[in-house]
Amino acid sequence: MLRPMSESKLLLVAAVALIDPDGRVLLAERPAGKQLAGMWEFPGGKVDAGETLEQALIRELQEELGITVEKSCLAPFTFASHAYETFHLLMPLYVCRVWEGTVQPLEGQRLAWVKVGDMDSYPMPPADKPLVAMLRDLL
Ligand SMILES: Nc1nc2c([nH]c(=O)n2[C@@H]2O[C@H](COP(=O)(O)OP(=O)(O)OP(=O)(O)O)[C@@H](O)[C@H]2O)c(=O)[nH]1
Repeated sequence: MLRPMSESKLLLVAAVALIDPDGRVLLAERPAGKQLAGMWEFPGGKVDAGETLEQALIRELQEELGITVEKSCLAPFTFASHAYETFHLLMPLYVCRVWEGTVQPLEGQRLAWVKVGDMDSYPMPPADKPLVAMLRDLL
């Protein structure tokens, strides 16, 4: 059912498709206990007040994966706009092929480097479905 926007808040989340030299994309599993637990998603997170999208993403990538990313290496790619039950998600997706450091699961999350053609084997949040289709065209 369509709800007026005033009844559900708009949540801004910045996310990134990290792409390795073999063209695989990094997915991270949402830990047990969180909303959408067990789903595989693009690294990223909520944009805090006063942050730009890129600042939020650079912070999240450091916190979650221990890698350092320069703003110039974050290329805007597409976005998701999806109505969840209690909020409306607006999620810009960047692509990034260059970073410093080694990707590590610093928050205990499972990580997987996935060929875009194999992403169907990884359950992803409903908001991500159109993004996967667009990545398929890119890679
Ligand atoms: N990072 C990320 N979040 C996604 C994706 N797809 C998607 O629907 N989301 C949603 O966007 C929100 C991401 O926020 P988050 O990861 O910072 O939030 P969280 O639930 O871990 O909460 P917390 O950080 O307050 O503990 C969640 O509601 C998550 O379900 C995705 O591909 N990547």
